[in-house]
Amino acid sequence: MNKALRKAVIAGNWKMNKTPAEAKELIEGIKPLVAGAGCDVVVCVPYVDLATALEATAGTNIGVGAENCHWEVSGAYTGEISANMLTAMGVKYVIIGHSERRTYFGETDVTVNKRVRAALDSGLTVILCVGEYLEQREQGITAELVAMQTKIALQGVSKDELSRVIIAYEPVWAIGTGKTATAEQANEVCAIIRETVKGLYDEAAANAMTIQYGGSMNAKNAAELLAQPDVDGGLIGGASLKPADFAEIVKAATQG
Ligand SMILES: O=C(CO)COP(=O)(O)O
Repeated sequence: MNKALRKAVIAGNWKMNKTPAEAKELIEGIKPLVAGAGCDVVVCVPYVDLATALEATAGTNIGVGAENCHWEVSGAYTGEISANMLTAMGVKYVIIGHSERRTYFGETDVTVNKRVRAALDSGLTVILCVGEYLEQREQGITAELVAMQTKIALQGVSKDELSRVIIAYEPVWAIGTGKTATAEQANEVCAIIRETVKGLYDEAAANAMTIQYGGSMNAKNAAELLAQPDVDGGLIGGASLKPADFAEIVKAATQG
């Protein structure tokens, strides 16, 4: 499948970091370093930083995303934010199904699917996260697991809507641990996800799908990971909080 046909996307996932004032400072640091990047650049930030991030990135090549959204448009869901609220602000992207949501906040494949549907209905581009725990890798069920996560998350998603879906393969054991998947491991699972998309839709859909790797990607290892034929970008945690490191990864994606 032809990697050159796909859009490389480097997205930062800030997780629960940065106050609005700190967010402004970080974006001001990133902006000049990624201007003119040859790939799409996105920062996914805490809800309270969205307004600041939108203002600070206006007129630049940096897209802004949230880190989650609810599946209903409105209602009695204390503490939740709807996809429509995000689009009303001008937000373009949303991460759905991050392993930290699944692990600490009870997200299931079914609620992930509901959130994906709501996000697409409101016009957002979804960064859908899938990935296995270490025990699952050791059991040899990584392929089945990511295929299942992908299939359930994409239930009811049309082929046309896939142009607004990015899939991020994030092995849970590599997140925040400094333990990166090898380039071969990352590519192998990204290819399995692509095959799954092919099975659900068709070859053209699979070929067009941007599939990122995430999990301790940094300025040093990004080039090798991003050069893999089925790795089309990265979802970056820790390194996205450091402008020079994030910019280095963006540069590697441009070349990969
Ligand atoms: O979870 C991640 C991105 O969503 C990866 O986090 P780290 O890059 O900090 O390992």
